[in-house]
Amino acid sequence: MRVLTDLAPDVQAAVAATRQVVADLHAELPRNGLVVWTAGNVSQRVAGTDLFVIKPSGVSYDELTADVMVVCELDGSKIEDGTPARLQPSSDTAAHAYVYRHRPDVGGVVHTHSPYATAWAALGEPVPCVLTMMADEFGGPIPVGPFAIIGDDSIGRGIVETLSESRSPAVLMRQHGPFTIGKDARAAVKAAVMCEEVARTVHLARQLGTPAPLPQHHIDHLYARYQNVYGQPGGDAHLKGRS
Ligand SMILES: O=C(CO)[C@@H](O)[C@@H](O)COP(=O)(O)O
Repeated sequence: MRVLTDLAPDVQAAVAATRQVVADLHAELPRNGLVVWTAGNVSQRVAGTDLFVIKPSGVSYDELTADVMVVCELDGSKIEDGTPARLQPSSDTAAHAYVYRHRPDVGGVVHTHSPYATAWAALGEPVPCVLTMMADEFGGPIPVGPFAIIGDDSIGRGIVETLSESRSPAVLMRQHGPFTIGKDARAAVKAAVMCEEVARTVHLARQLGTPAPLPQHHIDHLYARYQNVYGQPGGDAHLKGRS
């Protein structure tokens, strides 16, 4: 088992920074109404290493500080990271690890049980692309992945295989809930927030009638604009610290 304090100083610094990012982003899950109790998790790859950071399983969000974030190998095993040996990583660690092993472009993974997205997952129905916000963020429908039992590679495999055929950063795992990916954990949290928002709005629309899917050429145009033009240069949503 690797020992964090034996790693190079720059790696230890990268781990420390990633722990802080992951700890801070967990607060966004209850703040955005995406979880109840402890039912959700965030992870981020430690850039330039074969490690990632994820929350400890079943710990209350108000106790998720940087020093209790668990550091894992890409096989999902915990390294000697300074946390108590008995502190277990998230029960979805295997799923996050599988994504990182098979999607080198992915730097962050999020899982929630947000109510509207999970309701669509319960039905096993993709969220149709009927809104410009869906074209912007998801580039089409939000797909449904297979039902998979927690704890081994099956959820991760379902995520990777489903998203291999979609531009969406979100997948609704059948009868379980949404998983999202991103270039980093913040992008994956954003995708989780937007996934819940459009799941709710499309549900509301379907109470009023049958919304029509957007034409593909509009979806493609909207997606390209949002992904490449929208917002500030560099894509950061925060103005503080900008020159
Ligand atoms: O979906 C499940 C359990 O079914 C888990 O993702 C959820 O309870 C969160 O578990 P963790 O606290 O991350 O171990």
